[in-house]
Amino acid sequence: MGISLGPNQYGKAEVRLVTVRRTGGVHHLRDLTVSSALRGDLSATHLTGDNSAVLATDTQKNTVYAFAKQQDVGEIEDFALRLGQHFVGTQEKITGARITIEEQEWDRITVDGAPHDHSFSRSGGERRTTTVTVHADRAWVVSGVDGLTVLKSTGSEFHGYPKDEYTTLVETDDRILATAVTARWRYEGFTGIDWAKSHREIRRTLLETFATKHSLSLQQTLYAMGEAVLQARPEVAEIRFSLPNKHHFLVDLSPFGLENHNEVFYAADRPYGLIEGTVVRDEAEEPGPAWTDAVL
Ligand SMILES: O=c1[nH]c(=O)c2[nH]c(=O)[nH]c2[nH]1
Repeated sequence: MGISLGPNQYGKAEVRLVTVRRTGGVHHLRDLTVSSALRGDLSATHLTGDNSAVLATDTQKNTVYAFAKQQDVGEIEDFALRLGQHFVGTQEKITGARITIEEQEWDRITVDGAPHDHSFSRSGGERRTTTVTVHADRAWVVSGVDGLTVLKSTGSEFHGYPKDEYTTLVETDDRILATAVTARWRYEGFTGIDWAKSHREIRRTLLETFATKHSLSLQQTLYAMGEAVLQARPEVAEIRFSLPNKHHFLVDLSPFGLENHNEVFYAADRPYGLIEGTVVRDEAEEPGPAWTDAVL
């Protein structure tokens, strides 16, 4: 009976990093969660416990903090590239690194109409994300958003679906459509891209398309958002979505002798429809490992 070690990686997950940069009396806050995963010839530690190739996950964590001190973190994509290239470049047996970073935004608190120098409030549940995979001198960048929660109170219909003996859903030509967008897009190349602008413009395109596309299904809205991003952003090869359909059900007010003209809803939190899909540019280059192994 032959048994052997299959694919493996190891690293430190979810290193919580907060930095404060000062320009005069004004503080600038960054709030990141950084995960590293290293790959290479790690058979010795698995088979015999020989750790000579194992850069400790504790050291990986320390590297995140030291790098944050030595150079301004900058865009999360650049920080992830620096970390990944460092691990691959300095550890002989480490041939690949995957760095995932989530960024939580903080808003400056307004006091007497003016932005405060050093006090912040957490802005919503939305996070900006990136996963950078480094292999030798190549790199693949997949960035995205998590928890971009949106709702439109009209401009959404759902009808024409099959009816069988278990169907109770009533067709509608006017409903609330709500979702929390998780999107991941992969970039062509990893140099010369303005990460901040790309993220800002993709986010804007997602929101504008959600708002303006008259929806006959969340699936149609998914495709429209992906198509709009690919049309607007040549640096993006492909975009993947996971969209929970946050159902808003009309409350039956007839027991109280009241009519409900799309005014009173019950916002159900589960179960939810889960609509997932990818929109791809036909001529896009082949996806790298950052995409094919990616977890959404
Ligand atoms: O946009 C929708 N897509 C579905 O597939 C679906 N299924 C469902 O019950 N409601 C909806 N809405």
